[in-house]
Amino acid sequence: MRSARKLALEVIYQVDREGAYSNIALNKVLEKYQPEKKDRAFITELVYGTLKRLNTLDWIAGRFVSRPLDSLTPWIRNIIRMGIYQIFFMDKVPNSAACNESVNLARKFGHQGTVKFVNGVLRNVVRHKDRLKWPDKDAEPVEYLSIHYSHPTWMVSLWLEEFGFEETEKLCRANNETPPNSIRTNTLKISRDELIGVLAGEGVECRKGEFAPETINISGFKSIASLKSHAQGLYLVQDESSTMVGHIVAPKPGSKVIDACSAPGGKTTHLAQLMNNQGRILAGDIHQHKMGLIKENCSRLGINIIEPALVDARELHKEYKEWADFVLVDAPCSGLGVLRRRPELRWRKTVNRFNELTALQMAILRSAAQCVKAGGVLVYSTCTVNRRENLDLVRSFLENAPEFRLDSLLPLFPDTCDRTKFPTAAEGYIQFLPHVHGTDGFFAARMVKEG
Ligand SMILES: C[S@@+](CC[C@H](N)C(=O)[O-])C[C@H]1O[C@@H](n2cnc3c(N)ncnc32)[C@H](O)[C@@H]1O
Repeated sequence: MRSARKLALEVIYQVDREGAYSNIALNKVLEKYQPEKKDRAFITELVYGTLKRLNTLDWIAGRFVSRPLDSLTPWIRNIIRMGIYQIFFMDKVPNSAACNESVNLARKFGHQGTVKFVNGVLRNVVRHKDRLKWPDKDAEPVEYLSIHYSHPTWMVSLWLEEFGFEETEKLCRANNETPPNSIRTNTLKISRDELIGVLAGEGVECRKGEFAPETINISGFKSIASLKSHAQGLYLVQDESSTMVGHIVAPKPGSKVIDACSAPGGKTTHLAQLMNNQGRILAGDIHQHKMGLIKENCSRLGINIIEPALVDARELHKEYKEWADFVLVDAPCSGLGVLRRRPELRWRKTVNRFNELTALQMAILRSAAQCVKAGGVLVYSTCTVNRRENLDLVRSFLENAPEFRLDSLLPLFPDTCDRTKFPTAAEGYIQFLPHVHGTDGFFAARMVKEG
């Protein structure tokens, strides 16, 4: 069996150098080597923590390494990052173990010179750990938030403008927390209470969600895919904020629905549940390889009213003009609401793509809007926290579409939902925020077309 740190290093290397997704790379390694439960938890924390905290770790390393970190081999650079992560963020790891084990790795992935180098750097870090001069909160708020909470400076600046300092600090802090594993009960097959009983029988711990009446937050299992209840189609993995979108669309049995950007089918299968599997749902997406994902989810969940369609949503109006009672545009977006779930994501985003992205979102929304019947409903949603892609985009759309108006969400909220947590719901839109709702960051607006 390879050491836990070596496995963690291999995953981090793949993400850093080969552009792998951390969750996929990590799962492969865990499946292959089957480490014990304690080691699994250690490897997971070390991988996700190191990838999330990249700029902070590099900033700390930069105080102790005179040459650019880029001049080190990727192996040595990541050994140093992992070592610093253990020293600063893993309380249970003694500093001596963090240093010694990193030196052992350097021996495997470097030579005598790099062994001495890693040893020197990490022992220096330990010696000066409590005397580091961090960026000052008042003098350099952007750098302070960026280094303290490990976010790119452009993201911090974007949120400072939208939310101010205190709120941005809370948001950045929440983005570093471990998110719950949320599932949506497949109410076509089972009730939430019954599902909790089934899951308990499989040794899974369950806590009911706070907002959506189908959500359960689960823990204490090895992998969801290995549970019999999953194969039986009793639920689908979905964050609670995303599940609320279905309730905001609120289609009826027998409705005609278009889900313009539907793969892999999270929301579209929820819409089918809310329609009691009666009516028609056209589930579009532009990517051929994602059609299979929608079909798989439908078949596992026992849904047969969804018609997957390979289509560019910017062209929808050409074929489906005024066809649908309900249209959902769950738009491609910057994904800044799901940073908790994808540790490396924050470093892969760039501010440069925003113009291109908002142009695409607007083109999809305009085309999809033309497919709504008189008196019908149009919902726009994203999994991001960025006003330009959310409220600004909806307002700008409405300026040129006077036949649509925002519609209060309050009558659609399940009784269990604490309405005080959604101060803008009466105005027709909501923004979920990780630090306020404990969910992913998610935006949704509901518009109705005059009848
Ligand atoms: C946020 S994801 C949708 C998630 C999905 N609604 C769910 O709940 O599972 C956005 C989707 O838009 C698709 N997409 C991107 N550009 C598109 C376009 N021009 N037309 C249709 N779909 C597009 C992407 O392939 C992606 O699957």
